[in-house]
Amino acid sequence: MEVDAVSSDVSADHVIAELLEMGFDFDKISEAIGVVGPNRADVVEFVLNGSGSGQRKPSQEFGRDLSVPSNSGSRASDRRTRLANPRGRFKQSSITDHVSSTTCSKRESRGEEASTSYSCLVDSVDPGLTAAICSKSKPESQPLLENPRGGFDRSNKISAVLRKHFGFLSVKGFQKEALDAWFAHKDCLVLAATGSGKSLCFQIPALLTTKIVVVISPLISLMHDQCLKLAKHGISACFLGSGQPDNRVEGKAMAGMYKIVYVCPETVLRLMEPLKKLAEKPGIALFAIDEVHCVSKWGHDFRPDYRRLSVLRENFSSSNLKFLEHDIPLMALTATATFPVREDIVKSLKMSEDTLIVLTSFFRPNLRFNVKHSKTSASSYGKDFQELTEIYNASKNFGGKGQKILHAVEPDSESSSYESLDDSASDDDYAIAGSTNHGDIKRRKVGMSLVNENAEHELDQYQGVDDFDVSCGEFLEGSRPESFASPAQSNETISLESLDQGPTIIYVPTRKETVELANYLCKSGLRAAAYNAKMPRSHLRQVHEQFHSNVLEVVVATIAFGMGIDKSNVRRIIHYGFPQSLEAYYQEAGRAGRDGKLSDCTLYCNFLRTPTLLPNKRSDEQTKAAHRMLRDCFQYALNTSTCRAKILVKYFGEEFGPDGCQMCDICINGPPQMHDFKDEAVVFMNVLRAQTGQATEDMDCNSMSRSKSGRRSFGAIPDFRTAVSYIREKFPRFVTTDKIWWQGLARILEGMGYIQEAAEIPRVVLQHPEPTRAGLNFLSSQPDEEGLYAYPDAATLLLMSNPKSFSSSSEWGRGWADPETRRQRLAGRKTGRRKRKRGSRKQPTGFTTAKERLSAILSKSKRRR
Ligand SMILES: Nc1ncnc2c1ncn2[C@@H]1O[C@H](COP(=O)(O)OP(=O)(O)OP(=O)(O)O)[C@@H](O)[C@H]1O
Ligand SMILES: [Mg+2]
Repeated sequence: MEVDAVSSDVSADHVIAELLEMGFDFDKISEAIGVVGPNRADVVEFVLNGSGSGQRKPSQEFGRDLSVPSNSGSRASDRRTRLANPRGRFKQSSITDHVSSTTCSKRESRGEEASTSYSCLVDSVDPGLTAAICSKSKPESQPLLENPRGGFDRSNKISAVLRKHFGFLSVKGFQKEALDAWFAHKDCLVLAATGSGKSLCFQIPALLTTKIVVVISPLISLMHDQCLKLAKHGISACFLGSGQPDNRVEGKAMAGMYKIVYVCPETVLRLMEPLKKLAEKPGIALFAIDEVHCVSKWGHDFRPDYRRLSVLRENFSSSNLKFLEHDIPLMALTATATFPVREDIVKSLKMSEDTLIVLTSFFRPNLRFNVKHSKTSASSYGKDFQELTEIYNASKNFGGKGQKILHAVEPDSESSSYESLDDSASDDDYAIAGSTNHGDIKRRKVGMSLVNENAEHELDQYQGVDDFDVSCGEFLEGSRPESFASPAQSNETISLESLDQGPTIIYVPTRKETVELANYLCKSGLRAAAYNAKMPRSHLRQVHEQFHSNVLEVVVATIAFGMGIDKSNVRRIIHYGFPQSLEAYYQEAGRAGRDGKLSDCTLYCNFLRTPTLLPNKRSDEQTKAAHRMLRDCFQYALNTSTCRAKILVKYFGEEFGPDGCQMCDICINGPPQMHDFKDEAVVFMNVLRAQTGQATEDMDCNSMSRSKSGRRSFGAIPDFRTAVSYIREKFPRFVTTDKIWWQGLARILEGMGYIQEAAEIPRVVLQHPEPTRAGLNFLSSQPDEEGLYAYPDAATLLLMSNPKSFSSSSEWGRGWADPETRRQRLAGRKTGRRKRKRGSRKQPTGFTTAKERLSAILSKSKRRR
């Protein structure tokens, strides 16, 4: 018996593989095998003639011929063709009209008219009828997973749909785990590297059942890209943004017309009741919450509406909806969630207690991380982007085709006004400045002014879900909206496909910089475009389009162009200026090398300038988190001794092992020579100790400066600036040292656990460092002969190699002068009016008394040495 069962499975496998190859639908093949057995001819007969239970023709059901007879079918497709905009633009708020009719013809040629007719005809029938068609014309078969008649095991089913729709041979380990959780009706949190293939975890279930998968996604651009890909893979999908709803698409989605429905969180909340109906018939297989780190306030991209998605668990449980056998599983996915964020996700979404956490390595072995010092201002563009412009321009010189585009854009051409343009998408309102030929002059002008008018010298922030000028759209199997036609087919555009280098994304912190740098690159002959959230939606959509179709060489963007972008051949990600967090950095770096090929992720930043840009609107809590995140970025950049990839994955809680990636600048160049910091450390920590009022070495420095209530008593907070100033005044050998040097030392001592930040809200650099118990022990027990060796950080190294240039008053900061000037000023304060005026001011906190204590400590310490 067992042998029979096995051989029957094998032959069934064989038949299913053969028929899939022939283009038959997996659901139908398996149903047919369940009824007539694994005989190829019988199965084909069953599928084609529809003699089984699931093959009722819609026309027979409704007394109306809906089975794509030649006339009505062509009318439907004609109608769609007419609706399609000949220029390939989306209509405002809906892209339904741009769906091509290829589905019908493709399916017809396979002899599948009857079974697929509803998808060809839905445009031509009223919503009520489409709902009826949807629920009655589709085979009444149970989801395959619940119907073991076919005799296939799970992995065979998965392999079959994977091969058929995506062309992949097998699922990855973590994808299988996520699918297993779904099979078991369990909630699941998938944490896997960028580009690892998380989308497949929720796309495959849609192909294994007759139920619908609902995906919650944070941006229209993201939903749009995914729908487009699914359509190409023969899977119908639609997206529903938060803008003006298109009742037609929404109605069809809620009637179960698309296998996968992408929705933004706001819309999910609005559609609760229709979703409940959908859950009843044809059923919801899964709620997938993509980019789920957006749920968490501690994440780098908090979206308040994501937090309200707990309604999914509350509403779609079997206790709430009696027709459900199991709770509809939640599958939450992200590539960038730290431990606290993960906890927050599970809690805020009210995921079940037995939620399966699918965790894979965050490591991206083909990404080569580098950090370079730069002023990151317009004056450094020439130096920093020379190599990039050479790479692209060289290939144009060789490629012939591209030579045409080596036009610099004259600054004068930035004259026309965007105001004068129609806000709807048009070919003219988009410019890749520096583009192809004389006919493009108008486009260049418009584009330059367009970007300038949208330039703001502030951080880009979340502007809402709708980053495109369309708010919903449908994509039927095999459809290809005209506006996304390959540029190679167009006379106006040039494809980069012949180039072996893929495109580059440059991330800059502010909107203004997107424009400035894009303009600079255009003038250097590159096809570049700016992208930030304040630009017109039509422009943003077209940048996406041109980027995906290899027309653009470089996109200069803020964080608005990040999450989920899946273009396989991005070869370089450049961050020009500090990102706001390492999560954001890793998320954006993850756009590179999704084809598995070596790609560069380079961070250019000013080692000597503390990153300060923070989001405008924020609570105290968010300020604290923002400073902490910036601090992590700063330390990542200044690191000189630990593999970059190791730091990054460790940030997400992953241990990397002893070896580094062997590719990053640190692994390649090795760490710098260690330096003995003992002399400076002793002086610095003694000053700090004196500032805290610590007179004797055996007292607990951490608690002494707090009152009984636990708050710090006034005047006892140590202060970094005061300490450095004091050292420079009292120790001639340190008179020319820069505060940046002392900041470097403070970081080293903090890393060793000898000092800690005393302020309630820590800033990016230490403001109020106080010695810890370990630090005090170090001060009291250090033997003379032992040094305090450590790797200097990148800022310290820079100062060591160029000791004088950074002691200027400008580098020293507002209100501070270089050491000599300051000395003279202080001396001047002892006499005259100025002295009297200043004398009436309060002395710096804790300084006067600390000064006396300090003298005593220092002279004691000198005597001991
Ligand atoms: N089993 C597989 N075999 C081969 N390639 C796969 C497999 N699964 C997914 N891929 C490919 O991996 C690429 C990245 O997939 P996807 O966009 O789902 O990544 P992601 O994990 O969601 O990344 P991100 O976190 O950046 O959104 C896709 O182009 C997809 O085709
Ligand atoms: Mg993704």
